Amino acid sequence: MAAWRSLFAGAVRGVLVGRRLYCDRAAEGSSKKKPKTFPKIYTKTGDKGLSSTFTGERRPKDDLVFEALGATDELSSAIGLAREFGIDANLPFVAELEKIQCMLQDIGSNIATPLSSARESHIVKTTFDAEPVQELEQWIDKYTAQLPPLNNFILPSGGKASASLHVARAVCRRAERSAFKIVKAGEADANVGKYLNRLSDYLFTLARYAAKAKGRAETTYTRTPS
Ligand SMILES: Nc1ncnc2c1ncn2[C@@H]1O[C@H](COP(=O)(O)OP(=O)(O)OP(=O)(O)O)[C@@H](O)[C@H]1O
Repeated sequence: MAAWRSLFAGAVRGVLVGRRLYCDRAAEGSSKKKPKTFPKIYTKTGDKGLSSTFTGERRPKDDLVFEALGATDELSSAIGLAREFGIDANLPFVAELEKIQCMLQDIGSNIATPLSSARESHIVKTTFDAEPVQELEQWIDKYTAQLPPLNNFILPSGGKASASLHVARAVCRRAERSAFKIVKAGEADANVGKYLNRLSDYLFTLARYAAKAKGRAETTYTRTPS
């Protein structure tokens, strides 16, 4: 189970926690008091540098699958920080960022399920389809319509919410590079690559929107005279 704690996690952990609560309540009600146990986060199964895919393969931790999983995890963390700045600044896109973090969880599931070793039962649970890509495009268009045209390179700036969205955008591009290797090998859905490609455009647009919404200037590139 530890293998999936960070990816399929939501569901798996929910089930386990639910069962644990049930067991604890049952124990409370019974006359015999059982010592309380709790599931440990560490199994030590990864200590030798191997870990598991969702299909049950054991692969080295420097495998492209884990590289891409790690990159999407970093991306979700960066977006989480931007979302917190968005909450502090009372910006209207917080729910979108939360939905995107859930999508990244689904992307992780798809990446962790190499198609070459996936059974039909794995595929139905982890397919990543095209609808989320279209939703991102709608969001991009909505914010773009509220922004002045871009005439210069923008340097990451524009207040904490904006600058943190630029960090997330750059991390997103790394995640895209990692995921693309797996998509190219036919091991993950092409929509995963498309989503990450569109997501960096969304984060760029949102960074600009956040700066404008808070009345913060975006620093633009100026060539240093030689
Ligand atoms: N360093 C890593 N970077 C990205 N993904 C990883 C990494 N290590 C493991 N994973 C993936 O995340 C899942 C959960 O990680 P976890 O830490 O439970 O794995 P583990 O290292 O194999 O086990 P343990 O930490 O209990 O020794 C793994 O099954 C694997 O798919």
